[in-house]
Amino acid sequence: MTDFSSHDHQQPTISIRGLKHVYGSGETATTVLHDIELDIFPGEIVMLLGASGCGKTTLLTLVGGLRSVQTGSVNVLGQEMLGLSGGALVAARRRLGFIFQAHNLFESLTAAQNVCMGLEVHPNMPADRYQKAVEILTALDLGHRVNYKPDGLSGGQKQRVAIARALINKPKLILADEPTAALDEKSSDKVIHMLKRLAVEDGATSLVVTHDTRIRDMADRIITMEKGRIASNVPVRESLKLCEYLRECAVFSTLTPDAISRVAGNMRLERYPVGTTIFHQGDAGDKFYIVWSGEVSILISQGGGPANEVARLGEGRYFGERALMTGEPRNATVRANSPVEVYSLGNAEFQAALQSSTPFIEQIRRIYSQT
Ligand SMILES: Nc1ncnc2c1ncn2[C@@H]1O[C@H](COP(=O)(O)OP(=O)(O)OP(=O)(O)O)[C@@H](O)[C@H]1O
Repeated sequence: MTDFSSHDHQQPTISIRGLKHVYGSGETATTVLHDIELDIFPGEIVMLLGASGCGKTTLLTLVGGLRSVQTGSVNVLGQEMLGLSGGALVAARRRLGFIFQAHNLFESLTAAQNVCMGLEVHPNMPADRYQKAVEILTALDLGHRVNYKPDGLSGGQKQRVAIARALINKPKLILADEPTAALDEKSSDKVIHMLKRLAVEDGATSLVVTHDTRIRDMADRIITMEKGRIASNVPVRESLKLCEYLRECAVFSTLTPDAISRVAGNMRLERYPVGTTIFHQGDAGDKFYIVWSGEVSILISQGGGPANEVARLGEGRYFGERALMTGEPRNATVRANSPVEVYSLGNAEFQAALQSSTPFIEQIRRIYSQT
């Protein structure tokens, strides 16, 4: 799994080890989360992606104490969630801000009173809490609706009231499930801006399930889940650099920016100590690689003779595509010339990425087959 962030000295906001979750029992038991390992740090805005049913909501609800942890450790803001139940789970939840799609607003209360409910749970309730509620509602363009009850509000307005309620306490951890789905562009921007401000000013962490590309643009990290597992976990800055490298690869040069970023999301970081072999000449091709740091040597042996170094590849250079393009065995050995970090892409994902630029790829495939 990819994670080489610079937070080594920090206590994570969320730290998950060996998390597994099963729905049902006996013959109907289905494991929906497998061996999740994850650290998320203060001030990070993390985007959680994945196909429907891959386990995103289950993960979010376990972190949020909305369901009990069965196996593994889930530490949230220093509190172990495994073994908590009843009142202890409720207390753990109170420290968090939830933005889920079912708004759960109180129908008999006004927008401002609903937002105040977010503050009510705190012992040191500020005397000016109503004023605070009005302020945050105004910041979300609902200043003219503070005295409306939910049935007088549109879906997007209710969503913003729920967001105001979740954020008014300035929680250190915000869990959000498609927070901008019901919102127009302007409201979405305000919500995104609010999450960013909480991150920068208060070190608040946001874990957000969303497909909104505007959230992606300001996320610090993108985690992709697949069938109950974390398939990739890429810091965005690294992801952008990886996209730049990918664009430089002939085989990917005609992909759209979206397709390139999907490829980047499917790549995994691998580390090799100096002197280790990444693959041998004659091996079947299973992965494509980009050098992230360090340097590799390309060695070719002619007719079973000693291997000669034919090239050295440093940061941003790629290798391993030929065997995937032609289906032939590796035509060279690749060895780490220094401690090396490479990003690798599995053959299935490599072939899937090529599908989107077929005519050009056929041309390249022919060239590779002829050389
Ligand atoms: N309460 C439940 N009982 C049994 N199975 C459940 C329950 N909740 C979810 N599941 C199943 O667990 C799997 C993961 O569901 P989950 O809601 O976590 O996925 P998701 O990635 O959030 O999906 P979506 O994007 O559609 O919301 C799915 O196969 C789902 O059908």
